[in-house]
Amino acid sequence: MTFDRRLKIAPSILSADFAALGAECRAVEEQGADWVHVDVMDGAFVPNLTFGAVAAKAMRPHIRGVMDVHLMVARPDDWIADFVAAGADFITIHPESGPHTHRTLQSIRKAGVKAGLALNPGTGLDGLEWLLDDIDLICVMSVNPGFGGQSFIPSALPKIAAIRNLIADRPIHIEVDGGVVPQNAGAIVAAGADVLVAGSAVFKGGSLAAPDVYGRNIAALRAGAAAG
Ligand SMILES: O=C(CO)[C@H](O)[C@H](O)COP(=O)(O)O
Ligand SMILES: [Fe+2]
Repeated sequence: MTFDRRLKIAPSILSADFAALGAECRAVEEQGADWVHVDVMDGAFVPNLTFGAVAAKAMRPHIRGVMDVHLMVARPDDWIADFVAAGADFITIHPESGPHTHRTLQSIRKAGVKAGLALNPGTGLDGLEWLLDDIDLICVMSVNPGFGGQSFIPSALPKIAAIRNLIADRPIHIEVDGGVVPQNAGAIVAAGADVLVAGSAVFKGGSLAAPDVYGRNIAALRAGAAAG
């Protein structure tokens, strides 16, 4: 498969109606989402709890395209097999969450799934060059992980640019996660990102009864990205 460098909008299911996750996945895809971003929080690595692989597996048949799993859990090695079996296309881990980042990334890829590395706002790029052959995606966290609806941390912008410079034309996605809104989408894409995760900015004002609002919100993010 050729590497897709075009802009992708990935709604974060964290801001969806948790009583209707399958329908919410279908709704955002029908309204123009490229990927669906699935935030897994364990109440230990981050101070919030969402769901595990059982719920992700239940969502899978409702996602036609890419299921992008963001693992905010302690000891991700314990859970990778379950999320592979759940049908994840990408599994992204945090380097602080386990002792052997390189091995964990390799085990994701060995299972036939694309491997991502998420960098918290306070995490630098030290050692990243030694992982480039083993990753398909770098997720620049532009909020501290754990909650939706937080404000974008501006230091993410020079970090995205530094990562873009480091990876050059390697087939690695740069995803940005947290506080993405139409007003900052242009600067984020100009800095070098190609995947915009957005929870509040996509689900705001909409519902399963009014899914066209999701479509308008996604279109506003694309327009903001193009204007940058
Ligand atoms: O990983 C996350 C938080 O840890 C979410 O993906 C992120 O916060 C998206 O939500 P919002 O767009 O509302 O900031
Ligand atoms: Fe996320």
